[in-house]
Amino acid sequence: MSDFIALENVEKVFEVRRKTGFLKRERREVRAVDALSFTVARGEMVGYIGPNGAGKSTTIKMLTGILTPSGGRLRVAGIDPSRERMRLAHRIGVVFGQRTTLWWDLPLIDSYRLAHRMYRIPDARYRENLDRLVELLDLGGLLDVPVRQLSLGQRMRGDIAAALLHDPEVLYLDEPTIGLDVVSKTKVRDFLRELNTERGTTVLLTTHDLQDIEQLCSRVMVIDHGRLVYDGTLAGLHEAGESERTLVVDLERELPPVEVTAARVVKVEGARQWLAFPAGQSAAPLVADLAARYPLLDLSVREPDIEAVIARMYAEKAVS
Ligand SMILES: Nc1ncnc2c1ncn2[C@@H]1O[C@H](COP(=O)(O)OP(=O)(O)OP(=O)(O)O)[C@@H](O)[C@H]1O
Repeated sequence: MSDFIALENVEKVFEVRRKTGFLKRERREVRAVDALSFTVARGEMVGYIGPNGAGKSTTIKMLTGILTPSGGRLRVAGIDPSRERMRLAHRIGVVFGQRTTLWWDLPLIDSYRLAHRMYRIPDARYRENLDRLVELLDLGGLLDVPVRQLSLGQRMRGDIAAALLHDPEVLYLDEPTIGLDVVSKTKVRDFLRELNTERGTTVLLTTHDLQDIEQLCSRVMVIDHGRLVYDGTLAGLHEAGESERTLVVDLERELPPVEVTAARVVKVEGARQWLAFPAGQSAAPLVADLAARYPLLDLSVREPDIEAVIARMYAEKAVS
């Protein structure tokens, strides 16, 4: 079966009651997911992005069986998640960046021992998986440390290991690099890449960090107002949104806006200038041009954020 995850016209409607007066309440429907259809093949690594409130978490919750769809058809590994949640749990792993599934006051290893029993992982396989994950995620010195004493990056690596001890075929990751420093982000990304290529684990990744997607996913799906608005490559998304990167330039002294062909100055503050250029274009020729003609002290490149890319995508649609 090539479609490992399959959604067909999936909907999720929440009914919310709002107090509108002393005794009056108003009922309102929130369509969190609306006629959503997509498939993910076994072994794919897909970015699932969208602005706040777009319906990403609701989708993930339906894929794990925590929420039941209001309509449509949804299958993961041939299983209807909300009907057979426990059977599915043995085949999926979930990591929420903002929450931990680890036992806060206990040493890290105790959460793993619990997973060992909960998922009834055969002893030999548990040992083998634990050794491999401890090595790859650099958890060696941390197993006896209570979770509450771990740094955010260490805790995240601990959470990822916990989600993988039972060898799930698919891993859902919700903001796995949120709040992490550059070194920790790199560790997590390197590990996920290896997991996907070496073990063929299917990965669905929700993130606000475009670099997560850039470095890990060949395919990206964008959801907005519960609907799929884009499904394709990241380069295609940049094109659709005509997104721009920003080169921040520190000059030796205050100067009028610099004049270069490959970019336009969008802001000047003292000796610092901000230059926007197309995201699909290399910064190298631009930097060379600037360095040849202006007294530079420092440079840095800022990536567009997901919200900006999506906003521009809509602006394009509105004028076309
Ligand atoms: N249990 C609930 N009851 C009522 N409304 C809900 C519930 N859960 C989510 N919603 C609403 O459904 C919509 C989609 O929410 P969801 O959490 O799926 O978005 P998201 O894309 O994950 O956003 P974020 O990036 O902020 O986490 C929002 O309007 C949200 O307020």
